[in-house]
Amino acid sequence: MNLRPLLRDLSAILGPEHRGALRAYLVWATVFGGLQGVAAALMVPVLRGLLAGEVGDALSWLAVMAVVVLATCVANYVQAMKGFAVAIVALTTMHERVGDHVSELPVGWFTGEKVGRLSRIVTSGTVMVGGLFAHLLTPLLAGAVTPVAIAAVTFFFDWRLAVAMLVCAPLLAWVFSWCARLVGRGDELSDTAAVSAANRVVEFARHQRTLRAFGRGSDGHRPLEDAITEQHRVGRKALWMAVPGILGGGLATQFAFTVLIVVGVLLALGGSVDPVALVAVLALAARFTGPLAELSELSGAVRMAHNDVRRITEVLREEPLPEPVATTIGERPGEIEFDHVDFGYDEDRPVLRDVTFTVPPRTMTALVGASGSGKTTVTRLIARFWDVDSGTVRVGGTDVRDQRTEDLVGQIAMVFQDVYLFDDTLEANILAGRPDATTEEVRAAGRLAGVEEIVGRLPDGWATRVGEGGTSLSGGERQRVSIARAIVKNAPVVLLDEATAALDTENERYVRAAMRALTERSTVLVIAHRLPTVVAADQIVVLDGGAVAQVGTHEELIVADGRYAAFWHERDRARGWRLAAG
Ligand SMILES: Nc1ncnc2c1ncn2[C@@H]1O[C@H](COP(=O)(O)OP(=O)(O)OP(=O)(O)O)[C@@H](O)[C@H]1O
Repeated sequence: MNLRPLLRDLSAILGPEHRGALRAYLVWATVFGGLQGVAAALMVPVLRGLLAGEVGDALSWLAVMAVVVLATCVANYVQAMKGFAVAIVALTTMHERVGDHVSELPVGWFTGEKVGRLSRIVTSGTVMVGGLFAHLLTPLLAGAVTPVAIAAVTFFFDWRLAVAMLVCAPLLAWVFSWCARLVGRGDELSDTAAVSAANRVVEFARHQRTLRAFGRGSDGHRPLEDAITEQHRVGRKALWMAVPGILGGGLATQFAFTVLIVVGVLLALGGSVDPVALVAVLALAARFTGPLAELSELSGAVRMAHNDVRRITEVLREEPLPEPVATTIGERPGEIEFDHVDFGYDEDRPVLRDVTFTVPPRTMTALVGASGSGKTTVTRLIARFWDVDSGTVRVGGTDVRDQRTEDLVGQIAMVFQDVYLFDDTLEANILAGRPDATTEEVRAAGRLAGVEEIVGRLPDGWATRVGEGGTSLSGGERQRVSIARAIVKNAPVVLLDEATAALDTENERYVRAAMRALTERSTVLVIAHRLPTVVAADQIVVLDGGAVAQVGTHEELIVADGRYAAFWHERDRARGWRLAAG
């Protein structure tokens, strides 16, 4: 079994600073395996001396054996301690390394499948890496090195037996590797099914409200049932694949043992080994195949562990968005500029085509267009959730790719439609916009966005917890908190996805006032769904099929008899456009 890929992956997980410790552990585990083999092989002269009645000779060999056994114990202790230390390092640094790495990956990486896998590797994967050092690697190395050492020492006592041992080795290696491959393939299959089932469980739990609204809360959720059935099917298949793997290793070891005994007996019958030595040889054959039997049992488990390790390193090898060493400071704070931007989430499906427009500082631009025309995508490119395929997106006069992530997001406040609030107090949720804001600033933002009015109604006031995702607030109230968060951030650029759902008059009033306040000090790009917002905008950008169809003010666009005017005149009958009057 080739251990090199596993060791390479483990080394990647530990990082360059701990590679020396891994190497030291491996050296000591190998030394331990070698000494164990030498100690076992020394049994031959000891037994031969004893059985032949040459006590003095036997005692001398016994003394040598005692020294080697002592050295074996020391090596075992050192390798165990080094393995333990490396396991601790792996456990403590792995979460950090994976966490730091994924935080630099493009947002597009976080698909449902990847998130499910990520959660699996940081839970069961971490435990497995710890266990790998504790229970698998040492017996595996010893299982491989000990028989080799036994064979090497046997050369000094009987070269024919040593040759028989060495002939068995490649056969055993091939069988073990075949068995491990079978077990590993089964494990890969069941892992994919397990990730899919775990994703469906999360979906089932998360979207209970929607499912119940359609009467599917208690009588099951078809995709979940299918995923669980598939997981059971694949689990059974993996088990059947593992059976020949497990049996094959054991059989091969027994075969090697039989070969050694037959060779020993033939040598004794031929008179080249005396019957006394034969007893020692048989004992050695048992010692030779013992570690191999263990190796065969472990090879499948190691392959499964390697699958887990590989999944972790695959995440660590994902390319992060390239970051500049330092941010180039732009000369036009607050300005947003799209310069001939082409972009698609998938290579073969363009979403934005040659998009060019500028949002001057401290003005409000309304982005309008049919569903799927690319409005949300425009805002995602400004925050550099993805990189453009060609062209340039500039914020503050500088290409977003020439700005460090923290500098770029520091300039931008985002208000999404599906507002997510943390399971914390109202005050803490607003403070999340700028953790060093003062209480007065939080309260002032809350007043402007209408959060103060919510606070007045709640028994615990500002200290009221909002529940996971903000579920104890209404949709309109959540949006008010999220706007307050953006106000307190005081960012030069605000990206706002206006609510499509009708807000009650009170929510509407607060949202409008807050938007006015935001426009006074920031550049606001709003995905507009409401006519008052569009009419009040300094500029309207009309997107059509991913391209800019028109740019202008409401009056200009009404006069220019184009896409916007057509919508305006036919808005009651328009289907794709989501502008709602009032
Ligand atoms: N993460 C994604 N991966 C692949 N394709 C996507 C992704 N997000 C959006 N798209 C596709 O990109 C196109 C533009 O989507 P976008 O969300 O930008 O449109 P939109 O104008 O904001 O639509 P809506 O008003 O319905 O929100 C759509 O065809 C959509 O299916």
